[in-house]
Amino acid sequence: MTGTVTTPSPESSESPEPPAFPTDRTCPYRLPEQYDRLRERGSSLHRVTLYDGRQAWVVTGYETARALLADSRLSSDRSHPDFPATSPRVVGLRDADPSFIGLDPPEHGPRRRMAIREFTVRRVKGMRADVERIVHTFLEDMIASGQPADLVSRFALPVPSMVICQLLGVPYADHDFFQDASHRLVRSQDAEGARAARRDLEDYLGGLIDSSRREPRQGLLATMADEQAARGTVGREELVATAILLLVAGHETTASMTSLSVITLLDHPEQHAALRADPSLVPGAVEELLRYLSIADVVGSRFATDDIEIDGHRIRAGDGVIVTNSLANRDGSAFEDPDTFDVRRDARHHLSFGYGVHQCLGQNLARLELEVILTALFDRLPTLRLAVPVERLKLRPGTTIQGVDELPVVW
Ligand code: HEM
Repeated sequence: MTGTVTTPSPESSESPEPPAFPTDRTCPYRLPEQYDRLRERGSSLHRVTLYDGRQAWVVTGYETARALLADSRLSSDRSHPDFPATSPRVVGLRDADPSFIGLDPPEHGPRRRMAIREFTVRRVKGMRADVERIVHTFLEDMIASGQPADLVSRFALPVPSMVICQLLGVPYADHDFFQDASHRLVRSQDAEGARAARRDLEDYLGGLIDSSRREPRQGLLATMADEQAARGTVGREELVATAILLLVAGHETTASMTSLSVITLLDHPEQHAALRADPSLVPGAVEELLRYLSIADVVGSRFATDDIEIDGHRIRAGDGVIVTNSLANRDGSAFEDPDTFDVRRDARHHLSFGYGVHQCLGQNLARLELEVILTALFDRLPTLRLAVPVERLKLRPGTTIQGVDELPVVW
């Protein structure tokens, strides 16, 4: 050992062994303890260790998260070996034809624009009556099925499934098949399971797209297939990849938000009462629930294509960067008293739908669905409560969209 002394970088003065990331929640709405420890370190970027032993950066500061999500030196290309894998599932899907969530500009924009027209504020507003009808139908079916009922399978999952089916032109009658395949795709803990689920969805949606060329169909898939036939700009594989993204993102996320929102409101009776007393609070409460629950907290993964200097740190080309919105959404400089759930706060600037070019395409639809769902559920079932203590609920692993697979309720 020579006498040279190196000045420790902010990271090396932390723990010598970067902590594991992501980790599982033990409460549906509280962050894992390990995340709290990262927050306590006071920096906006931290080194963590992924499941495969590789290290990556995790972003905990709100402004840093926004800056990085808008930085073109970070890539979303999931097929690249530098893309940080938060689980074997991500590796399993590396060779799959990418949907536009995994493309960078300039390829990303044209593919996103193929789908965007169905998700504008105006188009989504026009869907309100349909969404209300679907919500009330499944709510009455759940009530008729008797109690206790599983809120997930009876209500939280079927509602967004049927909505996205109508929008895409996918037959809802096939819901057993595609809900199962989607579950496997987003939750598989192994690479082969994820690949098999992906193949099943490719066969199914590819078949629907091909048949829409023979027999005219309603919905976005048929429109995209027609345009593809007319202009020939997009290949069949790209169309199928887009269809998978929309179908899976369209129902898994809203279903999770529904179940976790119900748990959170029932566990905060004074907030629940405020909402019931004043329905005009519902849109704001949806934003606060999105912030507080941050269900899609590992989807903002990227890798650096160039060196980036930020907040006194150097992210080197090839480094993985995980912009986890759960931590950015609990940054006290952006949200006062961030660990308090408050339906009256203005939480609209949360990052739960991401930020930058990949900001969630379905956010207007998700907001509408959640507003209608929460209003109808608590109006129709004012005495709704969990049939088991919160601690007994089995939470999904931290590597997937946060949620529960079952939620027994009574009323
Ligand atoms: C509460 C529900 C939802 C949450 C929390 C959520 C969250 C997110 C987040 C964080 C991203 C950004 C990913 C990134 O930066 O790489 C995203 C992208 C996306 N979401 Fe959502 N989402 C929700 C509902 C939906 C719905 C209902 C759809 C409808 C199809 C949808 C479709 C998409 C698509 C297509 C993208 C990719 C956008 C792009 O790459 O340009 N999402 N979502």
